[in-house]
Amino acid sequence: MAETAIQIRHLYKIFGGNDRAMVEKVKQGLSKSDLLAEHGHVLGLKDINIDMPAGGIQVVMGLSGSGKSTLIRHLNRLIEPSAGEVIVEGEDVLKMSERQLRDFRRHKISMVFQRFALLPHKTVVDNVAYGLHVMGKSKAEQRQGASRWIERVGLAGYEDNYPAQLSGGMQQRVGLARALATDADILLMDEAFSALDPLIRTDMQSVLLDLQKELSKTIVFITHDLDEALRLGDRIAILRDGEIVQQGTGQEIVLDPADDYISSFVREVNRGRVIEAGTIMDSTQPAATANPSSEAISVPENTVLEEVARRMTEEGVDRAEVTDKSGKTVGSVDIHAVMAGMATPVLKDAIEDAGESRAS
Ligand SMILES: Nc1ncnc2c1ncn2[C@@H]1O[C@H](COP(=O)(O)OP(=O)(O)OP(=O)(O)O)[C@@H](O)[C@H]1O
Repeated sequence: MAETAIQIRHLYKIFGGNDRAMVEKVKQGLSKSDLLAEHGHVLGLKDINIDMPAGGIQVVMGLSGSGKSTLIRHLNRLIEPSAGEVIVEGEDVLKMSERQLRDFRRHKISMVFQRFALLPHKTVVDNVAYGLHVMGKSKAEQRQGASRWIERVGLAGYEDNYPAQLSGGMQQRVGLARALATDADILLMDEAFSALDPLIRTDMQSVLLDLQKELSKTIVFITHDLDEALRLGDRIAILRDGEIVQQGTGQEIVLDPADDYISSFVREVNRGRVIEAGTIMDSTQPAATANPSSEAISVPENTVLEEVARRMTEEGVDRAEVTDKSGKTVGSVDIHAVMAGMATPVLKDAIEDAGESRAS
C-alpha cells in the first residue's frame, strides 16, 4: 500500500471574486478571520498537502466548517482551486479537458453521499445500474452488474423495491452498491454513514471494511467522528479551519497528538482498539527466550491490544509472542504492558500519582 494514488500539493481554496490575489495575502500570514473582515473572502483550504495511499482508506476528519467537503470536491474537480495541484493516479485533474473530465468522473471515481442521493422513482436495481446506464452498457449488462453488487452488499431479494420502502442502512447499502457497480478505482465517501443510527453505522463500517479486504479500492472517507476515523482509516488527516493540523496513522495520532486540539479529540478514545501489539512490544525479548517456562500465545504484530488481552485471558497466559508478516517472532508483550498500553493518559496519570503517594 506504499504507492500513492492521489497527491494534493499546496492546495488553496478561497471563496470570493478575487481569490487568486487573496492566496498571496494568506501565504503572507493573513488569518481566516482577517481575510473575511478586511476583504470579504472566505478561507476554505490553506496549503493542503496529502499523499493518499493506493488501495487504502484515507480519512479526512474535522469538525463542521473545517473544509472537508471543499477538499473532497477538489478530487473530481467539482470545485476549482485558487492555487495548487491535484494529481489522481498520475493525472493532473486541473489540466483535463471537459471530455477527459467527464470520462474521469464516469470511470475512475465514484461518490457515496451522506443522504444516499438515490433516485426515489427508480427501483433498487435501477438505482444501482444507473452508473452503468450512464456508461452506455447494454440493459443485460446493467442488470447483471447491478444484481452482483446488490447481492454483495446483502440486499438480494430487494431488487424491485423503491428506496422509500427501505431503512436508512439499507438505502446506504444501495448507495454503496451503486458506487461499486461502475468499477471505479476510487471511491469518495462524504460523511456516508453519518446519517445512520449508531448500530447501523457500525454495521456499515464492517460492510465497507469487508469489501475493502477483497477490492482494495482507493477510498477517501470524510467524517467528523474520531472513532469512525480510527476504525476505517489506514491514514487520517485532521483539518481545522481549512488547515491540516496532523496526519498519520490512527496509532501515530493517538500516541503522539500534535497539539492540545488533537489531544482533546483523542483523550476519550478506546486505545485498546487502536494501538497494536507491534507498537508496544519488547523487541529485545521474544517470549520464548525471555522466559522459556512460561506459556505464551502468538499474535501478529498488527493485533490490537484489546484483542491480545482477550486472547491471553481466554488461553490463561500472561505473555504473547509477536510475529511479523512472515510469521517470525519479532518481540513479546506481557499482560502488564498490554494493560498499560490500553490505559488512557488520564488513567496513567492517576496510576502514577497513586504510586507516588504510596511511595512517599
Ligand atoms: N460556496 C461557498 N462560498 C463561501 N464559503 C464557502 C462555500 N463553501 C464552503 N464555504 C466555507 O468554507 C469553509 C469550509 O466549508 P466545508 O463545507 O468544506 O466544511 P466541512 O468541514 O465540510 O463542514 P460540514 O461538516 O458542516 O459539511 C467554511 O467556512 C464554509 O463556510
